[in-house]
Formats: sequence, C-alpha cells, structure tokens
Amino acid sequence: MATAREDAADLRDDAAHLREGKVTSREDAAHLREGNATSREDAAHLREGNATSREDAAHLREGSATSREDAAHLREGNVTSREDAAHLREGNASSREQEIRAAATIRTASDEHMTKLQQANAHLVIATIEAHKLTEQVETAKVQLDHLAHHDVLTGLPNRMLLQDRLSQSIELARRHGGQLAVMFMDLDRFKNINDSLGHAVGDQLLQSVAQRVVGCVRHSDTISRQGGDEFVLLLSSIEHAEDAALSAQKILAALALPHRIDRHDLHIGVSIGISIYPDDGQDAETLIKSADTAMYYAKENGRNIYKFFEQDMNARAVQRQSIEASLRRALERQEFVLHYQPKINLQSGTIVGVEALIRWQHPERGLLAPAQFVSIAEDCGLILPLGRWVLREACLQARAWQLAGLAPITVAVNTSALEFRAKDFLENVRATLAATCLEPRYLELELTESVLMRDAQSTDSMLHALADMGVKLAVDDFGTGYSSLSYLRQFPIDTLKIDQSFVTQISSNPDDATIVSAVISMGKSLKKRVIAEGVETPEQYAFLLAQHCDEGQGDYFGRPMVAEAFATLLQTGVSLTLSD
Ligand SMILES: Nc1nc2c(ncn2[C@@H]2O[C@H](COP(=O)(O)O[C@H]3[C@@H](O)[C@H](n4cnc5c(=O)[nH]c(N)nc54)O[C@@H]3COP(=O)(O)O)[C@@H](O)[C@H]2O)c(=O)[nH]1
Repeated sequence: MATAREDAADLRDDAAHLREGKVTSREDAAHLREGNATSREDAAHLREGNATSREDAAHLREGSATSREDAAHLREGNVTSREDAAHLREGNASSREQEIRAAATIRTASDEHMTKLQQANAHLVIATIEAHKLTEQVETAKVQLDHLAHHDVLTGLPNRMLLQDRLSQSIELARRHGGQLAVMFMDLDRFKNINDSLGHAVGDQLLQSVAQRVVGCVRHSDTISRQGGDEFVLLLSSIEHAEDAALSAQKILAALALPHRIDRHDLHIGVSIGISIYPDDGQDAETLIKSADTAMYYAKENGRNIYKFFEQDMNARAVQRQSIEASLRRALERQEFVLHYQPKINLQSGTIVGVEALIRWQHPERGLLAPAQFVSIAEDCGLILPLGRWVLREACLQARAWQLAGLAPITVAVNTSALEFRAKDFLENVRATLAATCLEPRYLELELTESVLMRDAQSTDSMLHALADMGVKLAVDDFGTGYSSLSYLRQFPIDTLKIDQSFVTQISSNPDDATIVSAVISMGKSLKKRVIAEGVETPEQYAFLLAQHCDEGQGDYFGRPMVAEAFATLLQTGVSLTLSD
C-alpha cells in the first residue's frame, strides 16, 4: 500500500511533467522561427554571389545551382515551418487540455491527498500518544523495578540492601556529629511452628501483621527492614542514649504481645531482640548488624520474647558455637555421643513400661553436653541426619540387648526431628535398623512434635500409616505447645499424647495449667490415645495426674535420665513411688 508521502511525490511528478509539456511547445516555435531566418540569410548570400568576379563564374554557376537548390530547400523550409506551426497550434491546444486535465487530476489528487494526509496525521497523533504512553510505562516500570530491588515483596518494608544503604549513611552522619544510633535485630519466636502447622499462607499473613505493628512503634525517620524469613532489622538513626533503644524494644514487645487474628486463628507470637549501639558495638554497618544478631541469640537462649544489648564477651560465645559445629563433624567418627535413658512409668501400677533415649555429647574438652547445646546446631548444619541415624540404631541395639539380658521387654522412645522425618530414606532406614538390630517394631516408639506432624498433612499421614503398618508406635511430643488439628489427631495413627512439662510443672500452682492437663487427659481418652505427663518432679504432681486417670508419667520424680547400665538396674528393681497425703 502506498504511503501518503509516496502519493504526494507522485502528484508533484505529474505537475512537473505537465509544465515540461508546455516548455516543449515553446521550444518547437523557436526552432521554426530560426528556420525562417536561415532561409533569408541564404538568399542574401546568393545575391552577393551574383556580384562576384568572372573568375568565379564556374563557382557562380555552381553557386547558382546551389542557390536554386537552396531556394527549393527554402520553399520546403517554409512548408515545414507551416506544418510546424500547425503542429504548434495543435501542441498548444493539447497542452491546454493537458493543463485542464492536470488541474482536474491535481484537484482530485489533492482531495484524496488531503484525506490521506489527514489520515496520516491522525496516525501520527495516535502514534505520538502511544509513544508517550510507552515512555510513561517504561518510567513506571523503572520506578517499580527500583522499588522491588530495595523492598521486601511480602511486607513492603525496605530490604537488606536498602537497610545497608541507610545504615551506612546514618553512621556517616553520626560520625560527623559525634552522635549515636542503634540497630535492633529481631527474630520471631517459634515462628517455624506456626508456619509448619498452619501453613505458609497463614505464616505470610502473620509476618505482614508483625511488620505493620512494628512500623507503628517507630518514628518516620527510623528504618524497619525485613531481612528474610522471620528476621527483621530496625535502625534507630539517631538516639541520645542506649536506653532509648531499650524503650523502643519494650514498645515492640508490648505491641506484639497482643494476638494476631489470622484466618480465624488468634495467633500469639513473641520476638527476641538483640541491640547494638554505634559507636560502641561496631564502626560499620556489617559489624553493627552482626553484633545485634549475636545479642539476639542471647535473648533466645535466655528465655525468648525479651531484648538483650550486645556485650563483647558474646562474640566469644558465638565463636564457641562455630567451634561446636566444627567439632560436631568429627564427634560421630570419634564416637563421642552417648545415650541416656529416662523411665516412663505406668501411674497406676508404678511399673516401668517404657524408656526415652536422650542424646548426650561427651566432649573431650568441655565435658558432658546436653542436647540444648548442640542439637539445634546439628539441625542447622544438616548433621542431625547422621546423628539421628546413630541414635535410632543405638537405642534399638540397647533395647534388644536388655531383652537378651532377660529384662522385661519395654518400648524405647526416640526423638525425631523434622529434618529426619522428612528425609527421603527415613522409612527405609527405620525398617533396616529394626531388621539389623533384631528389635520387634512394637518396641520402638517415635516421638514427633506437633509442628512436625501438622505440616503437610497428606505426606505426614501416609508416612505415619506406613510406620504404623510396620508396627512402630507413634507419640506426639511436647503436646500443647504447638498447634494441632483435632481432626488430624483423630485421623493419624497416633498412640500417645505427651503433655508438655511446662503445663505439668505448674499443676499445683496454676489452676489454668491444671485445667489444661485435665482437658488433655480427657481428650486423649476420648480419642483412644495413651496420655503421658512429662516433667513430673513432685509427689503432688503425681497425685494430681493419678486422680485425673493419666496413663503414664515421666520425670525426675520417677528417675532422671541415666546411663544404660543404671537403667538396667532400675528395670530389675523397679521404681519406688511415695504419695504425699
Ligand atoms: N532430635 C533429637 N532430639 C533430642 C534427642 N535427645 C534429646 N533431644 C531433645 O533435646 C531436648 C532436651 O533433652 P534433655 O536435655 O535430655 O531433656 C530431657 C529430660 O532430661 C528433661 N526432663 C525429663 N524429666 C524432667 C523433669 O522432671 N524436670 C526437668 N526440668 N526436665 C526433665 O526433658 C527432656 C525430655 O523432653 P522430651 O523429649 O520432650 O520428652 C528434648 O526435649 C529433645 O527434644 C535426640 O536423640 N534427637
């Protein structure tokens, strides 16, 4: 299709040709006039020839002949001129027609041309508007990309990169003016439990709700950023005293203490906060964040849902944690782990009906370490998988050894972490271990926390059924501290509910805890589960549990965790129970 520009060029060419036609007619007339003039000159030369000398007579005769020929030519020339003039007249006539036709063509063409030009103009206007829109879209996309690069998608808070920038600028300002600033590292307490048991969608909403509340606690000039997962970092860009940071931390703890209403759940979440101060705890952004992070670990270790200021000796303990990780890797090969065994008692009969295997690390320099000092580190670095396999095999071997020694067969319980339970070869490993140690599956019980069980209910259900079909017993550990769906509890092939020791400890002093324990016992009974109370330390607690018809008890009152030989002796002699009046 021809463009408007091409059409316009064609029109210009037509007009030029038209003008050229007129010029040709004018040139023809000029040539005709020139032809007449030449004939007159020839006649003059002829007359001049007659007047020359006799010597030139021959020439004259020749000249006369030539003159006659010339005269003939002249006559012909005149005739040609007349024809030319006629042609010229015709030419003039046709060029007028051409002009008229051309004028008409130009008129028609200019109408079409105008329409085409108008159309082309309209296209141009639309194209210009589109180009404008596109430029605006590109600009908006640029702004959005920039926002995305510096903000967390879930909460909309500044991200790690933007925090780093702002922190570096604030440090520069504080350095120039001799000021102080605070960095607060915040990590939600047991967020994983909520995420695992209620799902990621609920977890995400909880993070958004937490973000909003923290934003409401700080000044506009401060920066609250999400570092990823359940970690947030707050920059208080200008403070007078370290106590200002403590006040902000208290405000945040109070704001988060109120339940978050999400998806019909009232969720409670605590936060552990570590605080570092510029210039005392670091001169640059990286060091300040690291110091606040180290302090946050201390807040976790010291009870959670609290804040801690960074102290220099915390670094030494962080280094210690790293050295534990390094030596954990060698500890398995060096056979530095041992299992201790704690009895489980039938509360009615007082007999030992089971035992829980609890890991200890016989550290060559630091002595006997409790699981709290290394299990979470082993989970963090993946070493829990080989460690868990060792525990399972050792516990099965020991249970079988007691049987072979003629002691009453009892169930041995093994703690199973989420990573182990979700490992691809977990089921196969349990089967292979039982076969290798010749322990009947009914004498093995796996203890799983609520968060492990309630995460991904479908795969949990099939794994639990496969274990139950094998004959292995299943128990819910720390029951009451996580979130359990009652319908799953009924659906899963679970044998035992272990009431968390935090409820049992306060049975006598806190009526609410006593009510919870009673409720769990009756619920367990109606779901046809065995109920065992953990952490029984006093005869009062034992009496209460007995009165509530709790099936079993475990705790220091019946026997602390002990080495295998000591447990064998206890199994032979039995535990002695005394009830207070
Ligand atoms: N993945 C694995 N986790 C393990 C393994 N072994 C232990 N653990 C986990 O460590 C937690 C702490 O264990 P531990 O320090 O051994 O504490 C146990 C008991 O000593 C303690 N307990 C028992 N009775 C009482 C009591 O009367 N008072 C009191 N203050 N503490 C008491 O409780 C712990 C047993 O808890 P539980 O497992 O919930 O029954 C431990 O909780 C495990 O999660 C392992 O091999 N693998």
